[in-house]
Amino acid sequence: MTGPAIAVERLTKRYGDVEAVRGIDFEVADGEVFGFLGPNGAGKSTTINMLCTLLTPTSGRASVAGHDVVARRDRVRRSLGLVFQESTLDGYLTAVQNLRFHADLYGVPRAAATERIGSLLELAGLWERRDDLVSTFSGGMRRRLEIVRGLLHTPRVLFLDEPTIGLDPQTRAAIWDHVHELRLRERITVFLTTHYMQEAEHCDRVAIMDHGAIAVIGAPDALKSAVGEDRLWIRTADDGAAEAALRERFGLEAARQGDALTFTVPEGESFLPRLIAGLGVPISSVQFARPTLEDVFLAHTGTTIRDAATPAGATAG
Ligand SMILES: Nc1ncnc2c1ncn2[C@@H]1O[C@H](COP(=O)(O)OP(=O)(O)OP(=O)(O)O)[C@@H](O)[C@H]1O
Repeated sequence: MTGPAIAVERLTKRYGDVEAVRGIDFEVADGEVFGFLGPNGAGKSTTINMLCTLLTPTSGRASVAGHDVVARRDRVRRSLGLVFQESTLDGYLTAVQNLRFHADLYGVPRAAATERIGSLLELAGLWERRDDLVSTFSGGMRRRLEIVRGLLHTPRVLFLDEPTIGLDPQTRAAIWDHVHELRLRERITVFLTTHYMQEAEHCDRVAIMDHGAIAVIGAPDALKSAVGEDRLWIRTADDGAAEAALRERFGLEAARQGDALTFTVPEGESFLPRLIAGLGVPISSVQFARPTLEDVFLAHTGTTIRDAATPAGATAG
């Protein structure tokens, strides 16, 4: 495919007086893993629903795999795979039966479906369990099966809505291994929403949406660097001398925090060897912290994603 996997231009959605999506623009490159983050009510679901042709935009344009989401709705639907938060697998059917049902729904020819079901089940590590009822599967197995099902009709773009919500950290890691493997094997573009910042770290780029607009978009590392410098804490044999040396030799103003000196630098990793070689005061320990995506989220939305994920009366899943 040439051109972006997803292209969005001045896309707007209004519900009566509420402008849920306010003329947003962004592109997702072919083969990219793209994360969509934002507080509750930011407009994420509305945007995704427009991209998946489940909602009609009020104005603006969007295309998926080169097809306009309004004018070429059928082409768009065939180009995308959807995995929603709520499981839509049938527990009374086996893994293969669930997949077969989906393949029929999408008109995948029988022979091709059989082959694809086999290779995808293998890829998901579920081949041995193919003839077991889905009701006997763990949460992680079900989620892997759902992702596999979303890929059966060979879509170009896979939409994952909170792909690992409610799963334990180990299972989350397994799902991510699976997504990375898929991306290599299927060369698919992945568009996902998440409330887990660790999960956003797996993305090539993330967009943070707030109040119906894209607050910021970029690679996780670039976003983190833009938010602030790396912070170091050092413990030394002589804090007074170290403070003076930091000022004179490196032009840094350090502050005392507990029994440590702390200061910030643009690139902690490359600064550290220079510091150790040039401070002239023995250093007994060093700690180092880089801004996190959590800091990025806070800087752009004024809220932490934990707060955003759990409004009053809701549970975090
Ligand atoms: N069918 C609707 N009718 C009226 N307003 C709606 C409708 N759907 C969403 N909204 C409003 O549009 C805004 C964006 O909602 P949306 O569900 O897209 O946000 P979100 O970022 O997906 O939030 P969440 O993380 O809670 O799913 C909110 O103010 C919401 O109340």
